[in-house]
Amino acid sequence: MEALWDGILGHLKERLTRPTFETWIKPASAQRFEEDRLVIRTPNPFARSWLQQHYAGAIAQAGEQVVGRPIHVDFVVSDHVEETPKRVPERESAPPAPSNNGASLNSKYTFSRFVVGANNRMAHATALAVAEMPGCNYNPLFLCGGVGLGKTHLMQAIGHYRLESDPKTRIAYISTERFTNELIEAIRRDSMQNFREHYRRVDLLMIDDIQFIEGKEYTQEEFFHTFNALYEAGKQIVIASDRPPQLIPHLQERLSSRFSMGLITDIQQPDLETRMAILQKKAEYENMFVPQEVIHHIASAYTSNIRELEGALIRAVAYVSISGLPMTVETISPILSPPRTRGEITDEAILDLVCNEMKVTLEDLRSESRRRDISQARQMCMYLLRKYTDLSLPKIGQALGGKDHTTVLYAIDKIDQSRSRDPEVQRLLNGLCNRLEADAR
Ligand SMILES: Nc1ncnc2c1ncn2[C@@H]1O[C@H](COP(=O)(O)OP(=O)(O)OP(=O)(O)O)[C@@H](O)[C@H]1O
Repeated sequence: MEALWDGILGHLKERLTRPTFETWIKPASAQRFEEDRLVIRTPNPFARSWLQQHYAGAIAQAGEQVVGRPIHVDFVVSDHVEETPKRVPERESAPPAPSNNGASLNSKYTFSRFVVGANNRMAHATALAVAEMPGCNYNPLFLCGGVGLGKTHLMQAIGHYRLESDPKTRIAYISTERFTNELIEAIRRDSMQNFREHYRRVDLLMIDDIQFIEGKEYTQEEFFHTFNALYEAGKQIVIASDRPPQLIPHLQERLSSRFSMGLITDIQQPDLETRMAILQKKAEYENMFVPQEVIHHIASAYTSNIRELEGALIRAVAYVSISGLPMTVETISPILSPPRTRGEITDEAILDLVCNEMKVTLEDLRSESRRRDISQARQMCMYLLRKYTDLSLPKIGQALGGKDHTTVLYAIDKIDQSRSRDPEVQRLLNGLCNRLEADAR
């Protein structure tokens, strides 16, 4: 193992700058190497988080060059008992490192580490209900929400809960991309039977990022049969997506309707209080001391993606630990990257999206037609134009075929009211907003 570590150091020395090497890599050491998994000892929780976030890939690559096959790396803090990621029984041969690859659950993604706020209360409650009574009320459970808002965390929390209640539970957690790749591999190796048995034998199937199934006809076909087999056997299915089923383009109707059969619940952007609570919890778990005003400062700067929010905290802690400066708002401000400037969401983008998703044409929108689907799409456009552009009410009216500004006001009000009454409208609206924001990134 020493030779392996020396080899890795040699490679890293060449690839990294000297300060990086001296600050982060040199104080670390190899603890053990088993089954292609290298456990690296780090001097403190900051160093562990930093290495994990920034250099795990480089270390794994260097390791691969030394041993000649892929390796996985994990980090532990010197005096701490190693956190062993739980393996999902189905996939013993897969890599054990926490990852979204279908192999194992990230040991941090538990209910106890999930902060409940107004943005995710419903999603949390239904996930918990599913974890307590799988296959009963909400099947499938379809979690949707924007990037980095906790879908994977919540989904995996269900898996942990089930494994704790019954360690024999057979669980598959897999990304859609991985499902597709395994399917292709099974076809190539003529082992479709194994592939099917593998997924149709589980008690709990959790599939992440289902939006990537868009347009993949064969994956959709296969997933349809897997879904049916599990559903009919009363097994629980949990699906995560960045948008609701009806907004996934080129999704077969029969899949879309199955995804909507149970419960669709969404996670929205967290408010300031929730963001602060998330940072607080993270700091506690990682044994970091962070003053309240710093927590407030970071939570105010990162509003839309919890992954970025957590990244900022880790960076701040790492920065003060290297520089020896005190942890204050002034010290850390320069190292917080300015929140990414959004690409503009244009009026054309809004009209295009609404036309595509709500199956109407631009002429329909600009017409005087009062057909229900057309007038709902038109109202939705008015609402989104108001939300995302600087257009005045009369200008919005003009963009939609010369409507009066009072019509625009009425439309905005109408959507506001129906979104609070009708979950379908709320979901449609969230899906459209997520899509616009994702495209503008
Ligand atoms: N409510 C929460 N409490 C604590 N941590 C959270 C919460 N929501 C999200 N996180 C953390 O934010 C990070 C991103 O969450 P996660 O990966 O689950 O997002 P996602 O919605 O699946 O993102 P993507 O769309 O990129 O797949 C994770 O580290 C997760 O633990």
